[in-house]
Amino acid sequence: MSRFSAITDNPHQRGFSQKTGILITNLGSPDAPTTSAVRRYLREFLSDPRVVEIPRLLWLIILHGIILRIRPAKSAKNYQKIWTEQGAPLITITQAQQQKLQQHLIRLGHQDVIVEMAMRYGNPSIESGLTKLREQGVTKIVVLPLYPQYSGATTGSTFDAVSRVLRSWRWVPELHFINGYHQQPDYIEALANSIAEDLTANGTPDKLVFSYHGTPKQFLNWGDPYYCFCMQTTRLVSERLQLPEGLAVSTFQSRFGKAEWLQPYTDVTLTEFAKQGIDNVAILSPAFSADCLETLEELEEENRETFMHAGGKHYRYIKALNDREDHIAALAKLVIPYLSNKA
Ligand SMILES: C=CC1=C(C)c2cc3[nH]c(cc4nc(cc5[nH]c(cc1n2)c(C)c5CCC(=O)O)C(CCC(=O)O)=C4C)c(C)c3C=C
Ligand SMILES: [Fe+2]
Ligand SMILES: [Fe+2]
Repeated sequence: MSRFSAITDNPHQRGFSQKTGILITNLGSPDAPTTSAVRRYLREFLSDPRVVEIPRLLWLIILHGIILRIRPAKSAKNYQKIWTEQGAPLITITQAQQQKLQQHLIRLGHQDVIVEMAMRYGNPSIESGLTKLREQGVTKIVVLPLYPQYSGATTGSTFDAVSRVLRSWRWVPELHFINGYHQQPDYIEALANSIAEDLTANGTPDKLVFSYHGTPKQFLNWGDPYYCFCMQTTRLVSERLQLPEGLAVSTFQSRFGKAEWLQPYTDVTLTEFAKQGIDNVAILSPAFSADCLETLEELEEENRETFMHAGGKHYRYIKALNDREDHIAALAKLVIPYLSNKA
């Protein structure tokens, strides 16, 4: 038995295959909104050294001794609030993105392209996604993590997972890894469209808050470009929409643990706004390509409550780009350069 895996039927015929596989990925959700499933998911997620970079032994003691005993029950309650009949929103929306991207590429004449989806933590795993592509005979794979703004914690970690799988394959495919698209014109356009639709329907708020998922501040000091890429996305969308000076602000949400995270914090900013009489805000989260726990529970519910409680009057959440046509078209533009066959 060899340590390297392969599909053994017709390997020579596969050598002439023109099929390209596209693997879109996102972070992942637990299999169920229960304490035990959330504990399993958080164990995998929070054991990733790309996500938590404190000395290993110390972290494992904290993780297993404290966090995995307390957080799963609390998180499971939050997941129950957003769970649908089809399952976790992040997974079902990514499935819709997969299907729509597949159809979009076929409409553009790319008949030999197969789109699959996978999650970095939980299911369907990166390994299952890559294996599905291999079983369908692809010899070239484009990996597109759906994180517009690169961070080592997300995109970097996805690269680790992909390479861990591929290093066990006998026949490593031609591989393209798209490491971000925070400034891609079509992504900026899709964000601008979704904001413009909201402003037309609901009027201009006092503040338009671009709330990005945070990271520990140390990651920035250590060279992670995520913070700068978030700022760039906000600037490009503001320029595209010609927003009045001072309307757009960038903030960071989803703090975890005691260390300092990227600032300004979303919840603190919303409280300050309300106290200053800035009582009409619209909020969006451009780092999430699909609605998930962090938007549906934290932004739509928790932060709304924070703002209203502090005296705010009007709070509205602008949905993630999800499976909007202009979003799917932007994703297609990202992969198309890699679809042409070798001469
Ligand atoms: C502990 C450190 C964390 C870092 C660093 C981090 C970075 C980061 N995460 C996303 C995207 C998502 N995170 C989501 C959930 C989530 N994130 C953390 C922690 C860190 N994230 C936790 C513990 C959780 C789980 C939920 C909870 O217990 O509160 C999600 C949603 C998942 C879902 O099922 O809906 C996404 C998406 C980005 C983009 C990012 C840094 C750039
Ligand atoms: Fe996160
Ligand atoms: Fe959160």
